[in-house]
Amino acid sequence: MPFFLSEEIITMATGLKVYFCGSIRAGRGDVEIYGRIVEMLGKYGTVLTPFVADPNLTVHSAEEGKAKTDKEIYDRDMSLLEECHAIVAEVTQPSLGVGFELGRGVAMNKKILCLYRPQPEKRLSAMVRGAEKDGFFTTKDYKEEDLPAIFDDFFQNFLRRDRKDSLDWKSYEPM
Ligand SMILES: O=c1[nH]c(=O)n([C@H]2C[C@H](O)[C@@H](COP(=O)(O)O)O2)cc1CO
Repeated sequence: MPFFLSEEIITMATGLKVYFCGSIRAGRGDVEIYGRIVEMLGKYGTVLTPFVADPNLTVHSAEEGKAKTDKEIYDRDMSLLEECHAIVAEVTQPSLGVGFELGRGVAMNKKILCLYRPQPEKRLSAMVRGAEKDGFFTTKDYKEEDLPAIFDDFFQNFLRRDRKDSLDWKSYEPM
């Protein structure tokens, strides 16, 4: 992917809202990679859920930011899910919450990218891999060094599909 393409996306797609999903109560072993993913996603738009990558948020945290109860967490996240234009989920650490968010995202017709680091002891659910749907739901097996190209590809297609009439990203406005 040419370098200028990434730069173009960075400067033009600032209205894009991305919902990032990652395991919280199901285990925080991947929190550092969540942090690097959220940082990378910041190039393409606003990440609505940066708290998912907060290393201070643990499996046992009693509170999560301003949300003090499970009901508050759920209501806030469902509203952010409605608000987002795209969902990016790191699915290597299996999580009920992430699976739930993905299901709700599919029902809302959101465009979804799942990221999975293949490992025999954490085999990806068929309900994620099997949900593949052209232009709406895709799962990528990845190594960390692959992420910039995966994101460029995902967000480039995203923009093109929303603006079938124009490839001029300067005029891009998320719907
Ligand atoms: O405190 C929380 N805050 C929060 O936003 N979530 C959402 C965002 C994550 O993508 C997902 C993680 O679910 P789980 O905790 O079941 O692993 O659920 C989940 C929790 C805890 O379940």
